[in-house]
Amino acid sequence: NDSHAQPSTSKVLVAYFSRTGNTRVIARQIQRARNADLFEILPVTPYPEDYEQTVAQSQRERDSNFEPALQDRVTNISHYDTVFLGFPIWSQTAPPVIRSFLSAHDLTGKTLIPFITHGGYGLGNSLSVVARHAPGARVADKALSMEADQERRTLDQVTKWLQGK
Ligand SMILES: Cc1cc2nc3c(=O)[nH]c(=O)nc-3n(C[C@H](O)[C@H](O)[C@H](O)COP(=O)(O)O)c2cc1C
Repeated sequence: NDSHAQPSTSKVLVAYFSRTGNTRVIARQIQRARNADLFEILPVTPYPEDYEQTVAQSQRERDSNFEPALQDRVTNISHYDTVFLGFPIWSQTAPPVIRSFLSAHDLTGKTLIPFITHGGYGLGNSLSVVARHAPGARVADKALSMEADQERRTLDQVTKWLQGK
């Protein structure tokens, strides 16, 4: 179960949020390469199954600065010196749960290394949102930024195929 970092001697934590798995693949690769602990960031209330509803909700929550409640927190956050933080770009910024995660954990003195996937439109203001919500952390200047599959494009292609086009 990814949602609990198991007690271990690793000083490196990989915390991530992922809806369709693109960011999860990267999280697991970092975990293996750094022998790190893995923590999946999950909201108490899951986002809708429907893509368009999720987009609309993410925009509302961005505009109102809403921080959704988290299912779990990292219990021993003080133990880690380095936190890799992974997320997809949602509505040109970091998903609302990423702000919740940063607000819920004191990362003072830690190195914070973002890894971010997007559907082709880049990082938006996500890095400044991360920096603002982790005031005591040293945010690494070289975040990983990767273009990855977009759910919308996949859905559109499948719909066209089903319609025989
Ligand atoms: C609600 C929502 C909003 C999105 N907004 C953007 C966006 O503003 N810009 C962008 O490039 N991609 C956007 N995407 C695409 C994702 O960032 C991209 O597919 C990402 O790799 C998904 O990662 P995941 O599989 O870890 O969830 C959005 C996806 C979702 C579900």
